[in-house]
Amino acid sequence: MAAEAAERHLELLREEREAELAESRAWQESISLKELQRRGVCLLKLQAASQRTGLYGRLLVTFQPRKYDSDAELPYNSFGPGDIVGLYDSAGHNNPLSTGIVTRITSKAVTVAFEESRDGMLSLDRECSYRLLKLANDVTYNRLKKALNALKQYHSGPASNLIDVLFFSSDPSTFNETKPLKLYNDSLDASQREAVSFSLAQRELAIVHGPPGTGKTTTLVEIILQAVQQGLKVLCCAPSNVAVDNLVERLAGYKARILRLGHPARLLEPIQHHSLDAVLARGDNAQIVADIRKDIDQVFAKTKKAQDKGERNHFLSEIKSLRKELKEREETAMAAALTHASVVLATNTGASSDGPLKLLPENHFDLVVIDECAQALEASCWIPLLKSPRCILAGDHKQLPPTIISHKAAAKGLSLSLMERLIKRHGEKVVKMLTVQYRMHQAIMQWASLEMYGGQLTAHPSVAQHLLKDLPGVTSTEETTIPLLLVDTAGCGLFELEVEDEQSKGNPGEVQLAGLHIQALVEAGVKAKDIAVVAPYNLQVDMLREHLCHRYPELEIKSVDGFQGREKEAVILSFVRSNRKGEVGFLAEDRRINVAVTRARRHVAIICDTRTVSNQAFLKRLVDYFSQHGEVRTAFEYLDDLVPENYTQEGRSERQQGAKLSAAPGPKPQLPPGRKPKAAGTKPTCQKPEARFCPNTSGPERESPGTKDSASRFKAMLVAFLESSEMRLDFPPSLSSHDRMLVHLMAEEYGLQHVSTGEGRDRYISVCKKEPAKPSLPAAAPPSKQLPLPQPQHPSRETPVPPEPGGSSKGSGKVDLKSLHLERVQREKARQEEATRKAQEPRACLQGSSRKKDKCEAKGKAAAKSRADGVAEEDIDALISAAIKADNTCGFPCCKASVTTLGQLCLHCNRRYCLSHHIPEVHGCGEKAKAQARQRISREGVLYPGSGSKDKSLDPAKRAQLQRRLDKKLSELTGQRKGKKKDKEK
Ligand SMILES: Nc1ncnc2c1ncn2[C@@H]1O[C@H](COP(=O)(O)OP(=O)(O)OP(=O)(O)O)[C@@H](O)[C@H]1O
Ligand SMILES: [Zn+2]
Ligand SMILES: [Zn+2]
Repeated sequence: MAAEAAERHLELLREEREAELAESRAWQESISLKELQRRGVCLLKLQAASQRTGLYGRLLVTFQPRKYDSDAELPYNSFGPGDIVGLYDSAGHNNPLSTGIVTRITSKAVTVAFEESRDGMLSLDRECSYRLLKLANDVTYNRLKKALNALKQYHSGPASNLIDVLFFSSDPSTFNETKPLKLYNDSLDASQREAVSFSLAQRELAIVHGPPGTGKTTTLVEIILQAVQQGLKVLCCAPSNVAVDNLVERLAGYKARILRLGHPARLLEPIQHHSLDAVLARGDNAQIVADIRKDIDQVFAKTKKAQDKGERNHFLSEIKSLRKELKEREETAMAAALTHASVVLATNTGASSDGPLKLLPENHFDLVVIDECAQALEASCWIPLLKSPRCILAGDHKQLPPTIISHKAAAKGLSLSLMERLIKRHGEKVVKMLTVQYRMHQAIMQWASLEMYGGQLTAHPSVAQHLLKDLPGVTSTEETTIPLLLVDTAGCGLFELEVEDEQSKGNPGEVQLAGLHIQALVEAGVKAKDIAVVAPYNLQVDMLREHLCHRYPELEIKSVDGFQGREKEAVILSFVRSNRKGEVGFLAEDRRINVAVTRARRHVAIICDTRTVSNQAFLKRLVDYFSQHGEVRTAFEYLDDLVPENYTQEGRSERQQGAKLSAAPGPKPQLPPGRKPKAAGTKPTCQKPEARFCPNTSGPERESPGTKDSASRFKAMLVAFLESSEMRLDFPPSLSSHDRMLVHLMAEEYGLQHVSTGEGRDRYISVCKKEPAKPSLPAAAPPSKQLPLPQPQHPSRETPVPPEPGGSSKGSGKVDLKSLHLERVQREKARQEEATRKAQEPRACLQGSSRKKDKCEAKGKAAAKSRADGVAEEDIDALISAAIKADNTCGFPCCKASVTTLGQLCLHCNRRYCLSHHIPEVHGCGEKAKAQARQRISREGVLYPGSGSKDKSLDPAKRAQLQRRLDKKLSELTGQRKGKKKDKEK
């Protein structure tokens, strides 16, 4: 049984390995070194800053950027401890001088341990320029293979019974008597205590299932301490260095004797303190070992100065014998340290018998604990498992499984973790689930609990109601008082970029929306370091970084997969997919969505096209949950240059005729051709009116049951109201926020004004017929001091969205949307007023400034000035108009042309330009435009490993061909843009 399984697994591993190799070949052959560096897998222009002899007599070389100032930082990279790297000199192309293992990396230097190279000694010149390239790691593969082969041939040994249980040829059993436990951590909750005693009572196998934030590590630490207390020798592993370090850090607080093998990923003192290197350095043998290493370094220096080959050989053989002595002494010291330790910690592959553990007798360990087991390849678990009669596995198989490159191998079972396999077969009798979670607001947790964890989770009272506003320094605003927010782009034309590569998806509209929401949070006092933006696609992660990093250096922007295991106070999710076909790609993985949502502690905002994502049942239920329990906004509320897709002119006028409305919409704004260069479908006119977010006709597939009814009910009410002589219509406070949104949208379509009044449960929405057009902004400016003013901002910030010039008189349909903002302002004001003097309700139907104006910033000077001078109340109007005027002229230096009606927004620099300057090449964004276009068809790389799997590895020839096609396309695009410009100028 076990042998067959091992054989099958070996086969899948081989497939995976081939896929991995093919991929890295394709990379290296068709991508320039610069590009490799950009993707974080290559470091160029390094110098060997120092070298010395390390453990096992390996040569440790520290590389730094080859720059004149010593403070230079390494470029962004994905190098980490344990990575295998090739060292190349700047001339050499194909064969590395040597290969080594990264042992340490900081922002300024990377240290690599080299084994002896073929000719005996690697000699590095301080003056030379080197590069390091990450190599496909066959150490790991070989260890996995070795473990599976050992499993296949296993006859008698410590793990015999365990193997039987793990392959179902015998049932798990328990120990007969168990003593009551005295806990080290007496704040454990009931489910955690149960998991502890259960795990200690199981003879072969126990599984601790820890949903997000339920204290899985806390529980494991208690289990390990209890096992040590019982005198057991524990081998504790996890698939990643970070997870191992996490356990080391938590265990270090207790008295247990712990020893960390391998290369810690984190440089924290307690973790370094328990590393094998550090333990050996403190040992009796340490002085002698240090002396021998010093000797080696000295002889090594002499080798370099050697006059002739004979002398050199002499030194080399001296080094050889010194190394032999070093190795013997080190191994004695290591064996002593290992034997002394109660808990040995390593990554799964670091527990391999080709490392220090070979120094221990076969039956040394009594218990193997594997954390994050659901994220490990089963093969990697077998490396430690074969060393013990008993195991405790912990993890959450409802989060993402290990990343597999080969789709075929994954489908055939390589991505099925040991933990999941065992739960599927043995069922509840081997599992205890932790059920109290200490991370999320109740409303965030509830969705995950119902969808993924059988409704069994409860939120600990310390977190159940916590909101952003409860953080120190955060004020109560609309955004900081809600745990769930859905920003819906349905019908807003914010499509995903259309790329040839299925795996790379981006959505510039969602990038902008994310930026605006972050701005609102930051302005309310939420720290950027407490916010994460998470997207399922690497291209979107790139675009978000490009747009947001410089403004909020502490903001974390990651792929979903890269953020697993982490948490943030506020999480903004950009789902990216928005297309006519309703394709959701790998959003369709429930576990990915579960991970994404459950990273958030106090606030989660989802930005998505509900119409596209609702094509998938799981996502539809997520959207429904947010609609029912959270606040829903439409992207219209945020962006002023949107052209609602369903508002075709015919559609609109038909409806308006019926409604006897005189408000003739102005010329329909065209979607600027430069706006979304390759967005799927930039032709709003050919859209049928009913195809999109049109409340009265919305397709049944995106609405929750009943919504369609409410939509027609609201429509009927509005039509009746329009035909009546009433000026105002109030809707009941019982409407859900989704219903309210429907009313907003409908009111807008009929050219009605709408506003929400009241607080909380008593909030209701009213619509009013419009009075004749009002003069523009200044006249409609804040009637009271409490209305938020345009925020003077730091001039270096980029303009997110230029403001609208007029008030609601502009009649292009979109202006009405501002009342949504107005309403919000209004509610905020109401809240403030109520707080100070429990007083009268605000009047409805105001006109005035818009949400966008708060967010917007002028070209700089006006705004900066207002800050410098301090704002005199009377000057506010003037300032606002000045700011708006500044923003209404072309962003090209010295160009005074107005961009109010004909301007176009450049997505690269976020400025608005007149028609002669809007082309990226003309105003200086040419490179960015090209880069973006290139990005669109560039494959996702190792840049953020694990974020999604790749479909097929391109062979180099195909890849090169693609590259040529891309270049051609790029120059065509450039040509086109230049051509258009010429036409215009004629
Ligand atoms: N019994 C408890 N009482 C109070 N707080 C607890 C308890 N158990 C865990 N916590 C808190 O919950 C948080 C998460 O704990 P821990 O790191 O053990 O969780 P985890 O489940 O391993 O996390 P992850 O979801 O990342 O795997 C920590 O801040 C911890 O202090
Ligand atoms: Zn630009
Ligand atoms: Zn211009």
